[in-house]
Amino acid sequence: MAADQAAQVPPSLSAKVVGSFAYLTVKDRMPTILTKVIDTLHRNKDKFLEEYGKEGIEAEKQTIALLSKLRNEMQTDKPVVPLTDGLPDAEIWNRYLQRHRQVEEDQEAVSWFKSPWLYVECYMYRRIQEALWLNPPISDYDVFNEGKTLSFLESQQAVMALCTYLEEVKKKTEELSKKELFLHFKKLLQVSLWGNKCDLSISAGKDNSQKTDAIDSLSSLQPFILVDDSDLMWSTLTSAETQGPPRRLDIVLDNASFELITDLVLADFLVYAGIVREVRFHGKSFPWFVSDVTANDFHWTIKQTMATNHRWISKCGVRWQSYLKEGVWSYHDHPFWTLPHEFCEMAAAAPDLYAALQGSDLVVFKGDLNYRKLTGDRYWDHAVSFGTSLRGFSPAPLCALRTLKANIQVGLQPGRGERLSSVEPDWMSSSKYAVIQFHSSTTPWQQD
Ligand SMILES: O=P(O)(O)OC[C@H]1O[C@](O)(CO)[C@@H](O)[C@@H]1O
Ligand SMILES: [Mn+2]
Repeated sequence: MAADQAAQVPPSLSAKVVGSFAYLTVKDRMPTILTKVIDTLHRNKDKFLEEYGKEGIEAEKQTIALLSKLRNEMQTDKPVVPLTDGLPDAEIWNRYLQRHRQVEEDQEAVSWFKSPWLYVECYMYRRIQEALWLNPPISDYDVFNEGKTLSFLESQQAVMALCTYLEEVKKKTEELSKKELFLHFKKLLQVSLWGNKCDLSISAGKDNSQKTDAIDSLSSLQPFILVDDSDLMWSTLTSAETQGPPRRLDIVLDNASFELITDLVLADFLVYAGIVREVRFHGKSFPWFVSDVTANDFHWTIKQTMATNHRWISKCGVRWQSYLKEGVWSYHDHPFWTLPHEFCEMAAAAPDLYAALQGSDLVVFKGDLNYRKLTGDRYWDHAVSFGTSLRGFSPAPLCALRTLKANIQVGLQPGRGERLSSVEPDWMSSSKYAVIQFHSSTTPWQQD
């Protein structure tokens, strides 16, 4: 067995390490996000009054009270408590907490700063959902909608440039050689990769829209891609072996607004070039990590592009809508994506989802949170292979497209991580660096 296969499973990142990025997130950024949610509810008070009368005002007041209590629990490092809203997933969350309590002898350790960072950060967003759910009629209000909408509208220049590029490529797709197709694939893949910088949770809600032309900036960003397995992705998508039933690509989405557009453009290119026949998009079933895609965001974004008066954007939007109608594209939001589980637990916790992903020819995971769940958000040595860190999670060939926003990175050449730390201590959390990291347990060239 290779050395790293024998690697013990390291501990989870947590805020108990004072000064760590997890610590700064739980201490500063998460309370800031909560405060912004409370402010958003305050600012929309009149809307609630108009729409629901005094019931709406009462609901807004009660929700704010619950969120203020949540913020206080977090800031005073109280124990994590069970959910009380009786939603279908509440039982799963409470069983997860029970298991966490059993593992930790000392009940003090089941607190915000001492529990695994991945768990408490996911738990915070589920508690925001609980606060709303317990207060109809504002239960399905998306407290992050304003930020996602603004970010989309601020990125319109970049959307124009990207849709124009896509149309130009489409005009000449027929006569492009396989090599030229691969080069366009690499470009659009990197645009989708860097689109992940535009996430509102790292910026704690501050505007983080795409201001520059994404294609033009690719060459200057190239040196910051630490792992580039785009050739392995391309081989997986184009190799004769997968000539079976029509190729299916699954994209586990991350953020809405510009990042979502980059994912739709990449998917459109692959369908148009005849490389894949079906794309399944996976989003979140409720508002999550500030800017993650919900069904409402997904369909609003496509409707918005259709309605734009820019000819290439609206042409893309019309085509994307037709892909959805024809079933070439479909949107899914399994509850598992908004649970705290590491992905190595998916087969046990959500066997239906794991089985569904096994039908894919390639599953692309976008963003930092998905990477943290793929690798379990643990203190892996940087030279441990990506495959080892997946701990058996391998429903299909998969690829992570992630800009680094948390202190976890595997699959680097020995010494690379240490060298980066010596010159740039925040290289893992600045989102300046990125990876295109592939793993397949079946592909002979990719044995870990
Ligand atoms: O949208 P992304 O890329 O998943 O980023 C979300 C990440 O941002 C952070 O909030 C910043 O550390 C992480 O907690 C989280 O993993
Ligand atoms: Mn996100």
